[in-house]
Amino acid sequence: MSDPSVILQARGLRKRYGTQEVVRSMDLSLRRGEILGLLGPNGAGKSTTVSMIAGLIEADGGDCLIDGQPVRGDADPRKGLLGLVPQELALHETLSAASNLRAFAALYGLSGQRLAQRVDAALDIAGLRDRAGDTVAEFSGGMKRRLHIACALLHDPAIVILDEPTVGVDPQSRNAIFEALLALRDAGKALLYTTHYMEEAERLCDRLLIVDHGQVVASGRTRELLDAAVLVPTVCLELDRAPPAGLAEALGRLPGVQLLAGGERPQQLRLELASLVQGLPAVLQCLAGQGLGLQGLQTERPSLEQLFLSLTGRQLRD
Ligand SMILES: Nc1ncnc2c1ncn2[C@@H]1O[C@H](COP(=O)(O)OP(=O)(O)OP(=O)(O)O)[C@@H](O)[C@H]1O
Repeated sequence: MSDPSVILQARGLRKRYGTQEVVRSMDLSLRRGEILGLLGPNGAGKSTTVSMIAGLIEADGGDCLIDGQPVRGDADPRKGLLGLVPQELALHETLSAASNLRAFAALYGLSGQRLAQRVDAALDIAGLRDRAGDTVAEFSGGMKRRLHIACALLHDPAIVILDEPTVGVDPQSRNAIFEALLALRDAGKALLYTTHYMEEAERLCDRLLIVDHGQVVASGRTRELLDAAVLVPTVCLELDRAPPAGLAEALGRLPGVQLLAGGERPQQLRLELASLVQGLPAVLQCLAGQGLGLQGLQTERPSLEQLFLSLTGRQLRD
């Protein structure tokens, strides 16, 4: 018997453009009250997958089920349970936030009191109630993104599909978006969320499908995937001057220490340390031995590349 908590299922979705198999055979199950992340690099096939699920792109194969029943075309009433937040903004710049929401609400067939209620709720979700009458052209990128997301929620969908909704968003708006999405999850909505940011996946998603080349390469509960992965800490050191010629060699001789490229300035060093506790004192001692002072030290979050390598044994891009 099918799991009644699963509201959306995709089975064997496939899509090819010319000779390129963009989505190879995608299976996923999304439950009520969870955020499922599709995490993968640019071009992995995330947008194509969610666009097929939302019915924007026709699949070459496979099917989608909502509440255990296959979705049959755009006229299927179960499609009304879906809300899609596409990557591209679709707002009328010359209209106010409220007018944009009213226009979208009318498209969803809302009218009268229900329309007014849902527009108010959407303004709250977007955190834009006090800017309801202002023209969208005056909004920051983050405010536009928040309004864009709210437009997809007007018909109060049970399933919300978000395709990289924080692209170009300032940290404050990003936090506001995260809070709003977590509140939707806690209210029992099912969210499918695509991203290429590890940090977002970690903070937001209950479960993850890690995708590359149109396929799922690892999946599981976010916490368990991260715990299972051997994620080597990276530290960025800010020296008081550019390092002398022999420093790289001296650091390279330390066990479990690897010098990485990518410091923004000559006096910055990026190092991978197999163990922070053992590696860091050895590095600091080595710097002191060369008469170098330290002006700053930061640890970097593990990257998607590291997670991918650890879980699959492969580089992100072969
Ligand atoms: N309409 C199209 N015609 C031809 N190729 C396409 C089309 N749409 C997508 N592709 C290709 O399919 C692959 C997957 O694209 P897709 O947008 O699904 O990836 P993604 O994981 O969402 O990446 P991004 O985060 O960059 O959007 C890419 O190589 C892309 O160039």
